[in-house]
Amino acid sequence: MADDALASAWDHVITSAPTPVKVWVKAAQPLALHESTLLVAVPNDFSRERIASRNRALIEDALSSFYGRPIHIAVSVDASLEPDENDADTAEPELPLDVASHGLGASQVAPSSLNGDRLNPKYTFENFVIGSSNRFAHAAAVAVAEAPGKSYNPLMIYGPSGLGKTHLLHGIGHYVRQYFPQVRVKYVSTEELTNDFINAISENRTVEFRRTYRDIDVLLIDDIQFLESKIQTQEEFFHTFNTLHNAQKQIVMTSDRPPKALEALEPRLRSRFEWGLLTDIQPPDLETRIAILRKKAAAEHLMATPEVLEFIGGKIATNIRELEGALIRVTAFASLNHQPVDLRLAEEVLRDLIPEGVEAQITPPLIMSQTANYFNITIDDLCGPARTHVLVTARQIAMYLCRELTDFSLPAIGRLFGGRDHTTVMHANKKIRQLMAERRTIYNQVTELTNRIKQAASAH
Ligand SMILES: Nc1ncnc2c1ncn2[C@@H]1O[C@H](COP(=O)(O)OP(=O)(O)OP(=O)(O)O)[C@@H](O)[C@H]1O
Repeated sequence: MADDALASAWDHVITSAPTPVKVWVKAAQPLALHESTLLVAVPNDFSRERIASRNRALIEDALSSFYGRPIHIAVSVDASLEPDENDADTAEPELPLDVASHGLGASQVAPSSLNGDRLNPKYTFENFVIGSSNRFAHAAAVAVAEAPGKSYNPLMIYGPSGLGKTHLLHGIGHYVRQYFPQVRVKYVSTEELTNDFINAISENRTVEFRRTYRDIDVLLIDDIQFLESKIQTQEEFFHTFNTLHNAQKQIVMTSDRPPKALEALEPRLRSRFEWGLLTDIQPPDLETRIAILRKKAAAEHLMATPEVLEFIGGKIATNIRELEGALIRVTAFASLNHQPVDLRLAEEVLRDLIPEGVEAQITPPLIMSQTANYFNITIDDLCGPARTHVLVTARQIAMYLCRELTDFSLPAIGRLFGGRDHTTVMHANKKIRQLMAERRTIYNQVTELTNRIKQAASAH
């Protein structure tokens, strides 16, 4: 526990810090003053960067003025300081400047968990590996999360599939949710936005639809390119965009292309997308790929030697989702065979990685027909409601392969499988990844089926 003098010194730092910095200082804990060095503990690496690098001068100035002599800080990470997510609703509200200045009182706003459950807990800024290919996009996302509506509005992050756009979008959501609990955040995929709108029209609920999308402080929209062919939703979104933007509410979008290349989008919408900041994400270089694999292996407690990570990183260059998939495949195989994850094993497992040309030929219908064939069932069985053991396994494997081998989003895959919810696809994906490491039959089925799909795709 900090003694009284330390607590007062730290209170002084909190009081003198500008609002976006306050949240970091509050989350840190002064431990002891040793000569001219104050030891400070922070909950995670990300906070350390905020305290030890970005805001060091500001904090040291405040401490020096409190003690009347130069004071430096030494910062260490103590994970036990990590705030408990369940405390978010009861925590004292912390408003970023812009929201405070717009007079959104606590009584007027709902907690920021609006769609909070939709955020993938793994997609945080802490889990995001920064490299030259994504540094700018990451910095822009953090800037927006620290001062929603203030810095870049709208922010659009674009780039090819599997490079971390969704991860950054969720990262913004988590950050705002954690540090500004009363700011209302809504995360939605463009497909859900379109479905919501269509349902609202057919059920005469457009007023409610508008309220849902306009009474918020931060709107996070994934895969905005899917708006291209939806004329009516574009029109509605145009008004939502204007309402939010005029009220200085933050809008963040991801897209697989820059606005200029969204040719079927209404020109007035396209030009609005260019008002704020556009930032692209490129495929990561080898060092970043290896760093991502290392982080992933540590997070999932997967044992793999550095040579194995280098080997996988060298094999897959253009898609991080595939990079992670390869690591899981290799470690699952090793676990099933009670073998160490070494280079020889990695080479064997990844021997027949799918060549990129063939990959483009793999579609969900192809995966579904091959899966049905493999399990001796029909596509109707695969999409239907029956829940026998074989059908559930086949369905989950097919969903997993659609996610692994194609760029289709979770909601799109769910729809193809008889209009199932995206959370069902998410669950299937997780389940099969887990079962592959536990059950040889599942591992073999997935591997054989992948080979069949690959052969069928190359024959096309
Ligand atoms: N820099 C990174 N650090 C750690 N993990 C990353 C990074 N970039 C991407 N990933 C991981 O790669 C996977 C794919 O990322 P994500 O879903 O965000 O891609 P995307 O660009 O949104 O793709 P899509 O357009 O297909 O939706 C996720 O598991 C994500 O956590």
